[in-house]
Parts: sequence; C-alpha cells; structure tokens
Amino acid sequence: MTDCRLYLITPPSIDLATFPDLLARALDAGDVACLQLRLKEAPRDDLRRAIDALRPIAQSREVAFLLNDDAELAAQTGCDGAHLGQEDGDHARARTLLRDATLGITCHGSRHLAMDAGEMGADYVAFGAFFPTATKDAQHRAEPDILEWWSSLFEIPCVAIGGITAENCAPLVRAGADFLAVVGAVWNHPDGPAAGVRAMNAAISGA
Ligand SMILES: Cc1ncc(COP(=O)(O)OP(=O)(O)O)c(N)n1
Ligand SMILES: Cc1nc(C(=O)O)sc1CCOP(=O)(O)O
Ligand SMILES: [Mg+2]
Repeated sequence: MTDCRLYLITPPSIDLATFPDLLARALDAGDVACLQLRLKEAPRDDLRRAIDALRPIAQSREVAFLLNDDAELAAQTGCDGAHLGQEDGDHARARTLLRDATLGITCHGSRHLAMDAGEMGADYVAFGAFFPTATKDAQHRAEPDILEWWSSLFEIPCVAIGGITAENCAPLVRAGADFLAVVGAVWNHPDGPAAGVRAMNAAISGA
C-alpha cells in the first residue's frame, strides 16, 4: 500500500464560466491531495478572480489550494500555500510570508537544489520533468533514482512532475514519490477529468 497521492495542477488557461463545475466534478471523482492554480498568462485581476472562485471548491473538499509563482498573493488571498520555481523570487522571504502555509520548491533534477530547499524550510521539493510534456517547454529532466535517494535520506515529501500519466507513473511511485503532479493526465483524459482522476488513483494504488 503506497502513501503516494495525486497533486493536481490546473490547465494553463481556464474559462471561469465553466471551469469551476469541471473542477468540482474532478475533485469529487477520487483522491486529490492538493490543487495548484497555475495560470501563467493571466493578468493579476483575473488571477484574483480565479482564486476567489476556485479556492472554496478545493478547500471545502479538504483539498489544499496552492498558488503557483506568487507567495505574496497566496498569503494575501487565503491560499494554503505556494509553489515557487528557482526563478520565482526569494525563497526565504516567501517562507516568512507564508508562515505555517505550505511552500513547495522546484528542484529540477538537482540534489543540490533539493538540499538547499530543505534547509531553507520547504514543505516539499519537486523533481522533474520525468517524461516529455506538452504542457510546457521543460528545460530540465529528472530520473527516478533522485526520488529513491531523496526519500531514503529526508523526511520532507517529494513531488514528481512532468509528462506523468496513469500508464507511466508506477516506477515513480515505487521510487518513493509522495505526490505525482499532473496537468494533461487529468484535464486531457479522453473520457474527461473525472475519469483522469480515477485513472491516476488506480495507477497509484496499483503501482
Ligand atoms: C509541483 C510543481 N513542480 C514543479 C513546478 C514548476 O515550477 P516552475 O519551475 O516555477 O515552473 P512554472 O510552473 O512556473 O512554469 C510546478 N509548477 N509545480
Ligand atoms: C508545470 C510543470 N513543471 C514541470 C517541471 O519539470 O518542473 S513539468 C510541468 C508540466 C506538467 O504538466 P503535465 O502533467 O501535463 O506534463
Ligand atoms: Mg514558477
């Protein structure tokens, strides 16, 4: 029995007229540990509107609501935390701003970055991309052995990301990933996002 759980990230752009209902149905379909709002192109006002609309949908279902890229906005708007990359500002300042809220840090395929993030106080470290992804132009790759190495040495949870699907995720679960972060595997599932959540849950449990 694995403790690994699904970490869902929003599609790169959403329509607030229809997405809240789609999200609710996806979250009701199975186990989702957290939702990251990742709208790279959205103007700040749209981002605030999206937070206001989507945060209650996640939090009312005990799904942690994390904001991508902006710890200050996350802290101001009642998010459960933020995910920051290596270019997303001062991690130590974000740690202070977020107080007890979650701070996750992208560490690509780097043991060094992961240890720095752990020392700085990250609540999780994220490794990737494990597989080719159509969701973004990923410049870094990671191999499953980094998950084994990290989880054998450190208590801080690790997230695997990048091109993960129900079909390819088993080695990452077995290597020790605490969370699998996905976009396409859920939102582009041929039978819809709810089916995508069910497929990921089944693949994680069966790994
Ligand atoms: C869980 C998780 N892991 C990695 C990333 C990537 O963050 P970053 O490197 O800052 O890239 P962008 O997402 O900002 O394009 C993530 N968002 N979530
Ligand atoms: C947002 C993101 N960050 C990555 C990294 O490697 O840091 S890969 C990625 C995209 C994840 O989407 P999908 O599940 O559709 O591949
Ligand atoms: Mg970022």
